Amino acid sequence: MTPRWTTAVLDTDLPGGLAVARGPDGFLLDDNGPLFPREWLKRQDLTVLAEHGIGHLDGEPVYLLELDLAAQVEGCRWQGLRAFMLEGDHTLYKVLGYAAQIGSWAREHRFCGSCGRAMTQIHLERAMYCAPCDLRSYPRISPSMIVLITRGDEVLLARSPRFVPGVYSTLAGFAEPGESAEDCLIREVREEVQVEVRNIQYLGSQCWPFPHSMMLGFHAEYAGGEIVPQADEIEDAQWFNVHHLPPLPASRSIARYLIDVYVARRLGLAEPVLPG
Ligand SMILES: NC(=O)C1=CN([C@@H]2O[C@H](COP(=O)(O)OP(=O)(O)OC[C@H]3O[C@@H](n4cnc5c(N)ncnc54)[C@H](O)[C@@H]3O)[C@@H](O)[C@H]2O)C=CC1
Ligand SMILES: [Mg+2]
Ligand SMILES: [Zn+2]
Repeated sequence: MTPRWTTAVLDTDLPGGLAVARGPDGFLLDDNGPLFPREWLKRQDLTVLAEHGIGHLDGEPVYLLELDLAAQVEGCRWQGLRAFMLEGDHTLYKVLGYAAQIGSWAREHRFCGSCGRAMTQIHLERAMYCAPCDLRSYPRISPSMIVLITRGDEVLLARSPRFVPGVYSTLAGFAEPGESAEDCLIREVREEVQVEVRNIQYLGSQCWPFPHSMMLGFHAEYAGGEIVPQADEIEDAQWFNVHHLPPLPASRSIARYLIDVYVARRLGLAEPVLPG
């Protein structure tokens, strides 16, 4: 089956296609959603920082207008990416997640990080270029490990002070230079709860465009230690029985998938599918 959405670097000099507009408050939206005829969108009073051709949705070329300010457009409102993740068409969320990552990269790479001069878009390549430095800057992706630690019928879940009240999730953290995925996982678990793990198993990955994480999801068995939550980062961490779980993360997140897989295996239920 051909996928509905494929990314591509499209020529912004060509006319036509659809476009999304992204500003400080998220994406512009009307009753038909966040995709507008591109020529119409470009006639609105918007301050465009950068324009990028980002791919094809159902065969139609899609462009991104990255804006400096959230303008008022009649009949339209602004909506953050998280709201698109939580509900609505998953393919549309994938388009917007990609657009958000390209948008923040375009915004943050207008100037060369080495010499400070203005950079230019390379034709038909997703890179910004500084000729004097011969430096290319590509979109930033941050590898992050996420792990469900289990002990028989119990799973270790924690909450960050940033979470919705009551919600507990799996442990996660960004890879540092010099680490393997496993090194990072073991370090993050030690830092966040002072627990040791063994039998680390990779389950799958997911793009998490908040703002540019690539989540690598694992299962690990508890190997020792008492839970000591990391000050400031972890508000609370506990062992929960699979029959008595607290409120869990959004169903489209890999955190939720890792929990659902383990619960399904433990209870002999059908395994869930990881949303891409
Ligand atoms: N999709 C999912 O189900 C979930 C995704 N996540 C994501 O995983 C990522 C990591 O989780 P956290 O516990 O927040 O990370 P963490 O445990 O490494 O702590 C966050 C801290 O890391 C530092 N940091 C921020 N960006 C960084 C980067 N690019 N590289 C290295 N260090 C950085 C900052 O000091 C920040 O306060 C986040 O993007 C988070 O949104 C977390 C839980 C569930
Ligand atoms: Mg963390
Ligand atoms: Zn330069």
